Amino acid sequence: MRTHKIAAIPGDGIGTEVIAAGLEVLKTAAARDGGFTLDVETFPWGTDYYLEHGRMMPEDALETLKPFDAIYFGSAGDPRVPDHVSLWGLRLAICQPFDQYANVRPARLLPGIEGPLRGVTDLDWVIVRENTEGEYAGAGGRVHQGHPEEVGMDVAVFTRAGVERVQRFAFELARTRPAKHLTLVTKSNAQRHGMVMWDEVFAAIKGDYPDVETDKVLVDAMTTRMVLKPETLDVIVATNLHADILSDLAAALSGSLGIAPTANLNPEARYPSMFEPIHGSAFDIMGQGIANPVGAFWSAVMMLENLGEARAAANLMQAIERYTGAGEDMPRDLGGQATTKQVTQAVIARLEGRND
Ligand SMILES: NC(=O)c1ccc[n+]([C@@H]2O[C@H](COP(=O)([O-])OP(=O)(O)OC[C@H]3O[C@@H](n4cnc5c(N)ncnc54)[C@H](O)[C@@H]3O)[C@@H](O)[C@H]2O)c1
Ligand SMILES: O=C(O)C[C@@H](O)C(=O)O
Ligand SMILES: [K+]
Ligand SMILES: [Mn+2]
Repeated sequence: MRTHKIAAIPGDGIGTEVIAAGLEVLKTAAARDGGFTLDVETFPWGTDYYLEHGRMMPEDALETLKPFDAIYFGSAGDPRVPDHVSLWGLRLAICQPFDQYANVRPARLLPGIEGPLRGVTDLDWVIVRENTEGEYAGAGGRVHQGHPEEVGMDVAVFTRAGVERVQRFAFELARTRPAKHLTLVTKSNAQRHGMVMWDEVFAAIKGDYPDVETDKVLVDAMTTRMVLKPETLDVIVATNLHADILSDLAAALSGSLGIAPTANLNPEARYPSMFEPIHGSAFDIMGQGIANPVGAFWSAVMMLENLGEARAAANLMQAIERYTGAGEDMPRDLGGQATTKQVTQAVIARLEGRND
């Protein structure tokens, strides 16, 4: 029997609610499969931990996490602490040192879910977000704080090596999909240094992937293309910040932020990869038991794929799609009244082969 060691970090807000639901679903998925077990350890890191210890996670957290096969993450962010403190102290404090440079964000219209775009039934994208550089490199600072001459800087840092590896990852991913199409998104008209380097690297390597069709779009125009011509997009590669923004839009266009999954991958597997819904703590609904757990479930699918459990991953995705396609009550973000618990039970029932 194969065993996979999973570190669960539910974090803050609805992160705790959807990860609890996701762990229940994963337990059922493993039992149903019969070929593996998940050895899950849950770490109570996040804002409560911060308020007690002055840091979002312990000093030796990375050493603790390193031996795990995967990390299953909820969200970092709580109204009691500034957002930049929680994000940099937890999510980014794991993604960056574990070199999870490829952030894969699929967006697809699931069965039974109607997106907001009139007449659009065909929306199937994967956004590849560069996950270590750009405005997230951590370069910058503030001087003369509180004075009229104060300066605040977040410097976008791009390295040729960092750009090339994520673009090659996106090409390889595009290759595996039927449309074999990759769109490069930059802003190389206004940002004339790093973004121009992104364009140049893309032009230099695309010849290595003659089977992949490519095009490029400026990020502002990309927003309209996503809305007006969604069928012309397949795989999309963009910077850390641009892809962060575009992926929330993609999630909304595929129904709701509550269903969108992501994998923070260290493709070489030198460090554990991390799987999380793309949404955050959802201050407006936390503690009410109404968060949509589908993003956390779909992220669990991506985690099972990464662990080599393709059959269990496919079964879980099918269970999710059977639920969304069944015309049952949906969670509130999709226009229904179903609670997190009800959605979880509905997906578990499909996994167990009931309610087909
Ligand atoms: N990866 C992360 O850890 C991560 C991601 C995004 C935001 N955050 C943090 O979360 C906090 C809140 O951020 P925000 O408001 O910009 O974004 P958010 O994703 O938390 O919420 C945006 C909106 O989407 C809704 N929503 C999100 N997920 C949902 C779900 N599963 N079911 C139903 N509705 C859902 C929320 O109710 C809210 O109206 C901030 O502290 C932010 O830094 C963390
Ligand atoms: O940008 C971030 O890292 C936080 C959040 O918006 C996310 O998408 O993970
Ligand atoms: K998240
Ligand atoms: Mn985001």
